[in-house]
Amino acid sequence: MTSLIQEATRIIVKVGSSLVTNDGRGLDHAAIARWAAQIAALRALGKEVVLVSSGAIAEGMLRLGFEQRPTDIHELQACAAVGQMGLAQIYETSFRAHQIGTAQVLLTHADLADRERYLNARSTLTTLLRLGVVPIINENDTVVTDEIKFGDNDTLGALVANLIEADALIILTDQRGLFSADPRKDPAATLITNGRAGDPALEAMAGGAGSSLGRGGMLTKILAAKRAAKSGAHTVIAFGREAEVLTRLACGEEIGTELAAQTGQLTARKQWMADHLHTAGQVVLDAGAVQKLSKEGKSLLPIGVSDVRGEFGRGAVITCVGEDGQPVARGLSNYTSAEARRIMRKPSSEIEAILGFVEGQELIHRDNLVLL
Ligand SMILES: Nc1ncnc2c1ncn2[C@@H]1O[C@H](COP(=O)(O)OP(=O)(O)O)[C@@H](O)[C@H]1O
Ligand SMILES: N[C@@H](CCC(=O)OP(=O)(O)O)C(=O)O
Repeated sequence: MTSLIQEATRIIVKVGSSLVTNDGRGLDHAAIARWAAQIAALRALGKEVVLVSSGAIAEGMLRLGFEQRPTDIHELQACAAVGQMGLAQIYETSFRAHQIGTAQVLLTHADLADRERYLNARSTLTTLLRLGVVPIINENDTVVTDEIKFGDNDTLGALVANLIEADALIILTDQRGLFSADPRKDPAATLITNGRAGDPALEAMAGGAGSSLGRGGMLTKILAAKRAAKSGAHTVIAFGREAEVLTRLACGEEIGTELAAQTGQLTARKQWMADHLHTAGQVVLDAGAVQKLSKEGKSLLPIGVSDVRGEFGRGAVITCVGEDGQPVARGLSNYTSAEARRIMRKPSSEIEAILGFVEGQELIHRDNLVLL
């Protein structure tokens, strides 16, 4: 057996707040220097690495003298802004010791939900990698409010894996991996060494954050593995303080919990649709249309649509739901919501007579459709 990381050439490494800030005592210079040295070694093996680092809020709290995590969102945002300076500085210094440049990239959900900004983020990141720079990513906490937050950097790491079609996501945390139950609460819990990304049994084992510093806990890591697998990326969850963890994984050693992606890589366009946490609107499909999409691999025709919800433009990503409200697929709409309302339940041969033009026989073409 070899680790899933050995073959990977493009890797996202995510480090959690408690690791980066030495459990809230301040930036752990020695640990960060060790990860930088390991990432330099990975690059020498020909691998491209993107780092997603948490810790801005935890570091900002310390610098501003907050003993408890503030509940006021603007105080949290202030902490993030202050702490991010420390993160940028320490990563820049640590990588410079290996003659490697770093770049600060702060992203919000809105950046990845918008086609143009998504493509810009993707091009910037791939350009940085081509130029030999290690991008250091965090959520742009100062500009987000709750509804548009990724919420945790595990999700952000997975979305970045989707964005640049990474082969692997390594989540470094303060436990040796996923245990059969939260080891802080159940001392008899055992380490799960491998599994299938997306296996619902894993979600049942994973609990919330064990400390007040981390946001997501183990559940967001398991869900991140599921999301990363949608673009074919494998996930490893491992202890960030384990000696030489990244280089040993790259040499094939199995460490922590390996969650293998079962699916191959989707096309970039399909990934973009699968990555959408929020979509512009919804169309409700009758049972026949659900069958055509999910079982027969067909396009969505207007005749199979029984309702159109929300307002959207041509080319928007919309969600297809069954009459029971269950999401079935996502895709790019050929018609605006107003046009879709006029042609729903109608055969495609009538589109021209109703609208005066035809953008396509389908409301969503199969090529622009991804099943959920
Ligand atoms: N089944 C589980 N296995 C391992 N850890 C778990 C599990 N369920 C909950 N946890 C908790 O998740 C914590 C890690 O998540 P979190 O605190 O968000 O870390 P990070 O800052 O690295 O993202 C662990 O310290 C642990 O207490
Ligand atoms: N953007 C936040 C990240 C919060 C977060 O996701 O933390 P963690 O669960 O430790 O990865 C910060 O830098 O503090």
